[in-house]
Amino acid sequence: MKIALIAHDKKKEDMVNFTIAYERILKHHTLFATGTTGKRISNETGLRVQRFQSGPLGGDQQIGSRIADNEMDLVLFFRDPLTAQPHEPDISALMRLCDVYQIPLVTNLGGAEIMIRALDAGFFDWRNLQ
Ligand SMILES: O=C(CO)COP(=O)(O)O
Repeated sequence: MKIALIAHDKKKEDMVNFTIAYERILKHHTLFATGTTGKRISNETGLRVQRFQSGPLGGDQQIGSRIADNEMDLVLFFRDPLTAQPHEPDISALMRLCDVYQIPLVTNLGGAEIMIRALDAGFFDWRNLQ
């Protein structure tokens, strides 16, 4: 599966810890990330991550483009709901495209915990029918 990993600044530590905890599962998938999130994951885990631009510089939009091309199967987005983001329109657009194309999206660690277990259990097989 092609998985996008995105975390706002105050959630990056959570993302790094999540990817360390589930490296065993994630290493079997193709990972993508926005710039700074991807750099942290690459530096702090053994995972290979394809990095897009940083979020404020268009990274969310690049991931949205992959979704529109049916080139992304899951988005794990650790959002910070307490800090205003300069690129909020890009974030909304990304989430909208997930809804347009029925791409599973979670926006917090709790959702990601469920999603990663579902991935490991084979619940994403339906994506191969797309
Ligand atoms: O801003 C982001 C998502 O909206 C994340 O971007 P970075 O991973 O580059 O910090």
